[in-house]
Amino acid sequence: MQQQLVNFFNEIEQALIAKKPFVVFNKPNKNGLTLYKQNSLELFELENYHQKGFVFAPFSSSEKQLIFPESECEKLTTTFNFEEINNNKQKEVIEIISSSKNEKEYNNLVSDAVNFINTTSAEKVVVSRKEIVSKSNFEVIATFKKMLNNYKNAFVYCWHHPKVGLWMGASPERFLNIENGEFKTMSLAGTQVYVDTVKVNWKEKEKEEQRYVTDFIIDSVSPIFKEVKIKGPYTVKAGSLLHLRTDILAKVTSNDLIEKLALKLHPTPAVCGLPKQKAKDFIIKNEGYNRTYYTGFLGELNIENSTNFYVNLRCMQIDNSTISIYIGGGITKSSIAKLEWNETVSKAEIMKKVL
Ligand SMILES: C=C(O[C@@H]1C=C(C(=O)O)C=C[C@H]1O)C(=O)O
Repeated sequence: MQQQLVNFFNEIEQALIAKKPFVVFNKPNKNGLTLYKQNSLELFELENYHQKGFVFAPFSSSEKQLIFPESECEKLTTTFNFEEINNNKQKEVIEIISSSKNEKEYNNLVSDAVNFINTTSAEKVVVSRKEIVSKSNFEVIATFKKMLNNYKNAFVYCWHHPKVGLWMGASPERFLNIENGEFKTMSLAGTQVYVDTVKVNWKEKEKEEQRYVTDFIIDSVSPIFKEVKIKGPYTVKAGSLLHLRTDILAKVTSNDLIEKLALKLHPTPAVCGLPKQKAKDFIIKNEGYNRTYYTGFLGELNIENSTNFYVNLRCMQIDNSTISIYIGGGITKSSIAKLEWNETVSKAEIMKKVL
């Protein structure tokens, strides 16, 4: 490993030992790591979207929107080759300790969601669960390296604040990108297991649940932009899964759009549902656990004139040897409970592969 990279990982190690706030990440299809190490232990709340730094925002307002302000951080970057960080860490057998809902309870949650859709004007609701697994001697850096290697086209991150906890993830989903006068987001929904090819057929249920997301995004951003362009839907691979994706783009003429866009879009029907508030109320009332930062968003705000947020998906929260894995899926009137459960099992597998 090059000396620069050794030093970079030492910096992360030091931050972990000293229990300091930090975030380290690699953007999709890149091989450049960025580390923000906050100088103090203070927990900074995001005050407005003119600030500069790394944002960590929750699903709902039960938690605070946080920022590591650029001015309070030491920032380091490095490039790397994937071979250099391939530490051949062996997959270990992981024991599931509990799930916020077991299979039967999750199937009931899906049935309740289908009933909710059938008896109200709701079109979609995304339900989820939290699975807790145990692993003695959890190694943060080795796991992070494995995540980088396994999920090259994801936003791979490790975020820590002693007052909040340690989160890691490999998100396949862009939330909001403003860069070089262009706005970009995506509608990502519909899931199937990858078997050898990305040339697959999608059932009407998946096409419909993804279309809801695309339509919601277009409706939300159309009043803001002169022209909105779309590309897709097309199939993308995320680890061992496939999703349907549509890219949504527009030219940006004002500098003052980030807050407006974030408020309008978050949480999108990819992770919440439609209509937004009804689905959110259903989730908070029925899921039976608090999502906190899962299905929130995270990323750089106003750094080098660009903002790059991702949805906090395929993520886990680590508390010593206890690892909480967060997984969910979109429910429509055509959902079949057993298949929805299987989808969460496949999504959990992706995270367990790096443990
Ligand atoms: C909610 C999650 O994923 C979201 C739901 C998807 C689906 O329902 O098919 C697909 C991608 C994500 O937008 C998750 O992975 O936990």
